Amino acid sequence: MILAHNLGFPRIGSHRELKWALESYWKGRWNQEKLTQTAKELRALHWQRQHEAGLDLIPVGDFSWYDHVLDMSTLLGVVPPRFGEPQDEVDVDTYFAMARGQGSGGEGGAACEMTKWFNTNYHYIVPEFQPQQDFRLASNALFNQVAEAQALGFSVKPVLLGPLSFLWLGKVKGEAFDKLSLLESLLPVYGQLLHRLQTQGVEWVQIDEPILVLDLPADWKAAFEKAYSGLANRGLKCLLTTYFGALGDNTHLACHLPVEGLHIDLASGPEQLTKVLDELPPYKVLSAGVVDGRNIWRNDLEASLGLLEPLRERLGERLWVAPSCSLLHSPMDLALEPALDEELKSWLAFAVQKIEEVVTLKQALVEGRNSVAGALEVSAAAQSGRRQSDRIYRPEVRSRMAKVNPEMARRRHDYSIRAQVQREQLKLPPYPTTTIGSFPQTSSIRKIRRDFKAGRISEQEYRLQMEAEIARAIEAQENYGLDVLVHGEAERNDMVEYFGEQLEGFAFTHNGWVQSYGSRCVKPPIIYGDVTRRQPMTVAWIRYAQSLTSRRVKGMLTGPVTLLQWSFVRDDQPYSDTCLQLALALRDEVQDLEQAGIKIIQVDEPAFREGLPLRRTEWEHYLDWAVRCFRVASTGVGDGTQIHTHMCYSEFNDIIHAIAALDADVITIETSRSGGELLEAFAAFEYPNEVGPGVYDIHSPALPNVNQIVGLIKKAAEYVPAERLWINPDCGLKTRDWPEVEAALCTLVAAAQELRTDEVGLARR
Ligand SMILES: CN1c2c(nc(N)[nH]c2=O)NC[C@@H]1CNc1ccc(C(=O)N[C@@H](CCC(=O)N[C@@H](CCC(=O)N[C@@H](CCC(=O)O)C(=O)O)C(=O)O)C(=O)O)cc1
Ligand SMILES: N[C@@H](CCS)C(=O)O
Ligand SMILES: [Zn+2]
Repeated sequence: MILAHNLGFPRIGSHRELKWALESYWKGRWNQEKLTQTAKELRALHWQRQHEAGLDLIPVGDFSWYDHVLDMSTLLGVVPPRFGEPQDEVDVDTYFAMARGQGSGGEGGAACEMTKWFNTNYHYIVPEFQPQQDFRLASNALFNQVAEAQALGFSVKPVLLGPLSFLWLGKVKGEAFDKLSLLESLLPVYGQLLHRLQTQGVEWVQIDEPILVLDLPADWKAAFEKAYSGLANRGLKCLLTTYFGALGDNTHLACHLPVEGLHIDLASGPEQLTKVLDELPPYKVLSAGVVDGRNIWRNDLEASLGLLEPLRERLGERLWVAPSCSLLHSPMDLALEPALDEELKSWLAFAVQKIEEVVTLKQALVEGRNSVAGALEVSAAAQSGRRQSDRIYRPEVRSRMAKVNPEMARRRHDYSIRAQVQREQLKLPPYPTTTIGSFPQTSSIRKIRRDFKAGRISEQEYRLQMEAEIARAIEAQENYGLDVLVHGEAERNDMVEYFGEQLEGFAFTHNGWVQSYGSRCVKPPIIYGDVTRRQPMTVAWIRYAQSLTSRRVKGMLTGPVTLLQWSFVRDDQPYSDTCLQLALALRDEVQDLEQAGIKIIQVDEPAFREGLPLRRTEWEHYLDWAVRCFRVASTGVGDGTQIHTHMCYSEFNDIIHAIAALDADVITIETSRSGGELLEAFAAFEYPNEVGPGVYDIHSPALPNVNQIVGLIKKAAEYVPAERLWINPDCGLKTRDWPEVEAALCTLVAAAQELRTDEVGLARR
């Protein structure tokens, strides 16, 4: 039978119930029982919704307290020794300690590293492997959830991260060794895991191996054959799932592994279909991921059927229909957006609607197109409505794009000349200190915003209250002794959504939450049409902040690549065109800030690395347009205006040349977790401009001390000349509270003062 199934459902809840439950538990307001009960209810609700929509197989194991890689680590007993003696079953507090650090932090319970899940804005806790890593089944969570779903009468398909992707995503700690050598001892535990699921009556298990869409070294490719031969014939069937790209040179490998089914992502890698069909053995199921799980556009059912019907002829019942990847990356339900206009809504599908699309497609395949004639008609009308809508194209934007010339992507003079002018004008001390932009987003700030949006306070009252927050941030920074101040971003709900709300061509949702990490969510805005700026977006706030102090206040913008990457982006033109439109809007903002007397402007690009294609052959094209867009946004200013950029959450070593090509005068960058590694890359490349290596990890409650910071900067000075070094935290401070911020920033300033007494420091500027 042709089946409709799903790879994973959003776990956070349509009203972020899981977020509120987790945060209540962490604050000690809820006990574990209440937390567990909420999770259980959410799971049941999500299974029920998918079942009622008509899915044949419901994913189980896609629920997680924090992220699914951390779940896998605890399931397999991969708990770093600093979290205490091994437990038979890893308890929930140890699990949270790995994610968030233990108590007051410090080396003892430092949180595990967190990083991006492939090229998404979802993060996972990095597994840490010790030299003689012991693997064992150390959690019953998955088995319990399978039993829970079965007891409710659902046909379940447990979801696991596969052994090779798990190892690939982990990091070796302590003495260096090849983590692939761990496969030998890991496989038997996967064997036990499959056995347990089989004894629970599971027929199909979904094993995610997304690394099959990456450029893999030969030994990793070879390891796939070994691993899956070792896991074959366990009395249940395995669906090997790949997503976020095409299998490319791994097609033969993936098609011939001894598993019963293969899932491919036909939204991000449609070109792979022909080759997969050629290679797929005649006994295997092909799960066609035709409904895009990463974007919010309504599926073109006609086009999908055009692709699926020939597959049905060829594969018969071996064809399954699914979203391209887990729906974790989609907002939950379009029905929760009454404020979105009907025309726009008719173009969209969130997770609940995507499930319906999958089921409709399956029904059309099984019972014929006539059985879903109504749905096909609505889908076709939406497609043509969108194509013909007069909300999409703006002639003035098009003509401006056509006029972009190379001068618009170049500063007037090289950094060496600009640096002299800036030195004379800005008169900053050696090792200038600054922060990345945001100060604590307290619950009172969020309440003020909520009151304003609900019409309970006027715009004037809102502005006054936000100005009071800005004044508080400025006063605090002066007291700490920082050199370059920020306004603190109190008025921003989010660094992307805030700009989306003010730009034409964007729409935003009220409930379109998507998990970013742990309990933290974002509401990516939707770019549906040509982007243009109505009016200045940040100038009044920054000007106000500057009016309060004689020190320099840094203007703060989110860069074009990050606005693009953290939004849902229109799919009717290349991403590079949309990015250029964003860049032009930001160029106007940068120039307006300069006009308003702001001499330092930061254009944040934390998603610059995230946008990098997963395959190396596509890097150059991406980096070309991404760098150009950043430069279009940031270079329309005089030599004396200092442009900063900021990046975090990423590995930058392999794109250092592109980072240099951005030609920002200063880059502040996350380095505190990777130590000197990144700076080595800056040194090897002879990075020409100024660098602010993040001196402490803002995600951890652990406070830095002066010696640590001084040590870090002295080490940095071995790689980057001291006269080009800045001192700053790793990232923005919005998730921290004020006492932590005060303690950390006073320490940071004390470290700068100590460094300035050094000979090297004194020789500077
Ligand atoms: C730098 N990061 C960001 C990423 N992506 C973005 N789009 N933005 C980013 O900043 N990706 C990488 C990282 C991820 N890091 C974070 C860090 C923190 C958050 C976060 O705190 N998210 C908030 C939601 C933020 C927001 O939009 N707030 C709104 C709405 C506030 C709200 O929830 N109101 C509630 C009441 C709450 C209350 O306290 O009273 C309500 O209305 O019901 C706002 O401030 O107006 C989160 O809570 O998860 C995300 C990513
Ligand atoms: N300016 C932003 C950057 C986060 S990556 C902030 O400080 O929160
Ligand atoms: Zn950051």
